[in-house]
Amino acid sequence: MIKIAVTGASGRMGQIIIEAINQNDSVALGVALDKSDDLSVVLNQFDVLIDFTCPTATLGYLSICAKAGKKMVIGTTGFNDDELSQLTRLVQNVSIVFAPNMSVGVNLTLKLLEMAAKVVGEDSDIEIVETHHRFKVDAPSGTALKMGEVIADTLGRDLKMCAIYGREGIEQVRDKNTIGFSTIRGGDVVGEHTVSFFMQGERVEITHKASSRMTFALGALRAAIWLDKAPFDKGCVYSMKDVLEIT
Ligand SMILES: NC(=O)C1=CN([C@@H]2O[C@H](COP(=O)(O)OP(=O)(O)OC[C@H]3O[C@@H](n4cnc5c(N)ncnc54)[C@H](OP(=O)(O)O)[C@@H]3O)[C@@H](O)[C@H]2O)C=CC1
Ligand SMILES: O=C(O)C1=N[C@H](C(=O)O)C[C@H](O)C1
Repeated sequence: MIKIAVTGASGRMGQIIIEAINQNDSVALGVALDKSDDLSVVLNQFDVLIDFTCPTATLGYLSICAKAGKKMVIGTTGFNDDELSQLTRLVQNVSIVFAPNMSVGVNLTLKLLEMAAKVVGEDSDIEIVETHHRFKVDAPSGTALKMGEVIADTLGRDLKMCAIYGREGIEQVRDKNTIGFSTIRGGDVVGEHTVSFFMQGERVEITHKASSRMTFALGALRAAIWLDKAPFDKGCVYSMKDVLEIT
């Protein structure tokens, strides 16, 4: 039986991950932690930690897990460049699964985007629109950024150089090599992403809509079970592509 620790236990994702653990016979809840709890005193109570919190909290937990050699599944989004470098530095003694979206559907969508970008990317104006609930604090979503990164990588572009985050006022005519991002926040939307490839006379739209957070929770649990069995490669940052064996 794999024992799982859950941080951010009272958060939207934390609560549903605990529900998913309680419904799965091959895992058990080792410990559930909130902001005020000290991870370093419960290290003997779990095998893999699942973390959906915020970047500063994630880095704190990773620092403790790295010293103890405890594997982590990280779903937190909203890391800035400096925080991402810190994450990479910390992962020296552990393996982690790190993915902005743990749903099977989104990770399939990433593969479809790679295919679409290969076929029509150079001839398209590419726009990514994401919609989430009113409580989401980071923008664009980690998933939208990952989608942009997959498309940019496929087209040999650097997302940092070609991303446009919103438009206002009088601007230049759209540059074909850019990838546009638009963010909508409202109500209780779990998470929706549409990537449009606008061409002359037609457009291709690829959409993913999550209707329940359970899809992310089940993905996180699948990642934890996979990671527990994965060979202990120090410093390995796995993605859901590895977990789902998407090639
Ligand atoms: N990869 C994926 O598939 C998905 C990723 N996410 C990401 O997961 C993260 C959490 O989302 P969600 O559950 O909706 O957010 P919530 O705000 O509902 O939950 C966040 C949790 O983290 C805790 N927390 C906040 N700050 C700290 C801190 N400094 N130390 C310890 N704990 C802290 C909060 O505690 P408190 O309430 O006490 O502040 C809360 O329990 C976000 O980054 C989101 O984008 C979300 C869904 C899917
Ligand atoms: O905060 C959320 O809710 C979600 N966050 C992730 C992201 O930033 O992409 C994944 C999902 O869309 C829900």
